[in-house]
Amino acid sequence: METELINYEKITRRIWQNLYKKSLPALTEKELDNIKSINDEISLQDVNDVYLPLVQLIRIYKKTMRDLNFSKGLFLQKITENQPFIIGISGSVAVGKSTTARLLQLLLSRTFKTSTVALVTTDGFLYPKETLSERGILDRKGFPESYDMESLISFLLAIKSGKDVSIPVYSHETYDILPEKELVNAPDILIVEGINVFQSGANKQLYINDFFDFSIYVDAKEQNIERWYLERFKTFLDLAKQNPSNYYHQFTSLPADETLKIARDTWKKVNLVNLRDYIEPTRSRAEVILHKDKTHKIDKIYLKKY
Ligand SMILES: Nc1ncnc2c1ncn2[C@@H]1O[C@H](COP(=O)(O)OP(=O)(O)O)[C@@H](O)[C@H]1O
Ligand SMILES: CC(C)(COP(=O)(O)O)[C@@H](O)C(=O)NCCC(=O)O
Repeated sequence: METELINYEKITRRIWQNLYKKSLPALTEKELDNIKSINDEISLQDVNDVYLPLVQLIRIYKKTMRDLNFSKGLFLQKITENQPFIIGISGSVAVGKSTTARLLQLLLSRTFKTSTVALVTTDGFLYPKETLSERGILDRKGFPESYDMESLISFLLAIKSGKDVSIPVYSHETYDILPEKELVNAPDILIVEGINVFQSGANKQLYINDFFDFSIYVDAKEQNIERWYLERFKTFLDLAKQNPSNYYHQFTSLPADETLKIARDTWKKVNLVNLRDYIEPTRSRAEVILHKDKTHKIDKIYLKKY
């Protein structure tokens, strides 16, 4: 990894945590409880040492973006509307993107008290199961061809121009797009999380990246991500036991070694191939790479130099 990241400043956790001048007040008990409710295993030390400096960095990017837009407006001699600040978060399936995104949403809402912070996952832009099936690509879920990238790009265009937009929602429970949509109310800050957020639309004219004012790639060793994927699969099975309409219910009557084999096969044939061929190659489009050790603790941070 090191040689490929020549345009990044590598920062150890110890150095990173000291870059932050503690200008945000410490988190309250209630806020700590909120963070725990996102994921009860999340390390509060990570929040203090890694995420609070990260929020500070995002504050710098946000101010720079606003100043640049203002100066562009002066140059063009026209009033420019305040554009929403968009953050993209990418990484493998099961690396912890949604956990990172929810934590960041909470910390940003606390930092920018008068701003609205919305979170969207690109799973909603997967084609419905029926379409994937008709196209014979059900086993390619998560690969570039399984997403309606043009809709995702139209959504980002609408958000950048300050509109309210309704978007489709994906459910891990039904393993499909839900019938009801979700309204995204013209936010001040939008976090977009998904394995494909550094990829392009089919016509390659626009990269999703073009909409981002800040971007993060969550990184870890393949064998650790596989373990997190298998553990999450087990959690999905536990949740599906009492619910026959849950996609994972079909596996709950099988012996444990068989379900483990199914999960391992899916990881190896689908998600690992996707990671190697389509997700990891986009890593160097991120401003910041957060690298996790085997316990989810962030041990290294890479910040783009140029
Ligand atoms: N910081 C963390 N601490 C502990 N467990 C975590 C952390 N981040 C993610 N996990 C666990 O790892 C698994 C994958 O995380 P998730 O956020 O669902 O990944 P993704 O959105 O990338 O698919 C989940 O079981 C989640 O509970
Ligand atoms: C819906 C997904 C493509 C998105 O992944 P996420 O990062 O949200 O976990 C993925 O969870 C998925 O369903 N992959 C296909 C193979 C599988 O069942 O894991």
